[in-house]
Parts: sequence; structure tokens; C-alpha cells
Amino acid sequence: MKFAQYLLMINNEEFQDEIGDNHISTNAKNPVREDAFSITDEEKIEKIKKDVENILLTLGMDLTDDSMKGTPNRVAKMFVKEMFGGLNPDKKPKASTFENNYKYGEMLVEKNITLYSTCEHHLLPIIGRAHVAYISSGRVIGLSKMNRIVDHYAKRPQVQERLTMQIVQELQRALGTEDVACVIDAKHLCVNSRGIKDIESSTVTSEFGGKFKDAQTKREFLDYIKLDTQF
Ligand SMILES: Nc1nc2c(ncn2[C@@H]2O[C@H](COP(=O)(O)OP(=O)(O)OP(=O)(O)O)[C@@H](O)[C@H]2O)c(=O)[nH]1
Ligand SMILES: [Zn+2]
Repeated sequence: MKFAQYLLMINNEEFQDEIGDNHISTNAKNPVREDAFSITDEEKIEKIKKDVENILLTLGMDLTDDSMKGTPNRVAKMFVKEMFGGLNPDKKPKASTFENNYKYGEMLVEKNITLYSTCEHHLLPIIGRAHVAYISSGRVIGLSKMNRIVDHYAKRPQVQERLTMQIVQELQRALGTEDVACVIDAKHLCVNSRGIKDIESSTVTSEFGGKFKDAQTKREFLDYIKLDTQF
């Protein structure tokens, strides 16, 4: 499918889905059930609170203890409003774009974007940096919107590969161009702090759209971001 046809298709209301990911390719969608929004956030918090309470009681914790009595509610609120808030389409940032009046024609790189996500296999943190770039085809986007888009898709149960693709596809939609790239370098606490317990290793993923598939353009982007970030 041509990119223009794809843009027409994703703007068609019929293609709206539960978490507002109508423009995300099938293979990059989070596995979300159709009834994801059959209950409100407040109802979700109430249900999760009871589930967390149950887990802690099963582990043998005394939930009348001053320090722990608020924990089930705290965890439930944190899940729904913070860690997994990106499942709520109302929280999706407005990716406002404007005319490229100054005719800037080179790539723009937003690098070292702080990334906090959650591994969907273990529900443990993924901590790292995202680097995104695009070449304008007429529209430009507010810098902070790129950080916000990264944060929105990070706030879901994720695998890093999918997250990388979602960021690129959302920026392609917002900017109306295929010429978008993203590299993520992140530590998965499920690898660093448990299991194999390799504290040093990190995971690098990338997605290169349009002109970024070209070796020279890709090289320029990778040179700008030089993967020497410490986190
Ligand atoms: N591809 C991919 N794998 C991930 C990501 N996050 C975590 N994983 C891996 O998912 C895998 C889950 O494997 P399992 O064998 O079911 O889980 P496990 O028994 O806890 O595995 P260990 O971590 O090896 O102890 C692990 O190898 C994780 O490192 C991710 O973002 N992408
Ligand atoms: Zn994990």
C-alpha cells in the first residue's frame, strides 16, 4: 500500500480501535482485548486494589500494618494512572505540527529521551533512552511532542521491539512522512536484577523508515546519537 493511501485509511473513523492505535500496524499493536474500555479507570483501580491485596495476603503480609495498609490502593492507582496510563487513548499527546516555514531541510534528532517502560513478561521496569529523528516533508513537530509520544507508548506493558515501532509509526502519522527513525537503548530489570542477573547488558532496538533506510542517512543519525549513554 502507498503511504498516502495508508494515511487516508488511518484517518478513517472505521479503523479506530480500543486504545486509539488505528494507525499502528497489526504486528506492532499491543495485545489488548476488545472490552478494554468496558469499565472506567476508577473501576479498574477498585478491582486491581483487591487483586493486589490478595497477592500480598497470600504472601503472608499483614495489611493492617501502618506502612502497608495503603499499598493495594497505591499500586492499583500507579498501574492505571501511571505505569500503564498509555493504554488510555484520552492520554495520547496531541502531536501538534506546523508548517516548515523556515524550510529546514536536514534531519532533526531528539536524542537521549528518558524512557521508563514496563516489560510485559515480568512486569519489571525497562529503563533507558530513546533517540528519534525525522526529515520534514513540509510539517514540523514541537520538540517536546516527541518526548511525549515516547512516554505515551512506554506507559504500557511492552516489549522493546514493539515500542520502537509504535513510536516511529505515530510520528509518521503526525508528520505525514515515512522519513522517521527511532533507536532505543534500555536496561531490562528482568535481565539485570533477576534471572540471569546481568547488570551490565542493555538492549538496542531500531526502526528506520523511508530515507533512514538509506545507508548514509542512517549513518548520520547514528553518528548524532553515539550510543555511549549511561543510565
Ligand atoms: N524480545 C524481547 N524479550 C524480552 C523483552 N523483555 C523481556 N524479554 C524476555 O522475555 C523472556 C521471557 O522468557 P521466559 O523463559 O518465559 O521467562 P523466564 O523463565 O523468567 O526467563 P529468564 O529471564 O531467562 O529467567 C526472557 O528471556 C526475557 O529476557 C523484550 O522487550 N523483548
Ligand atoms: Zn521481563
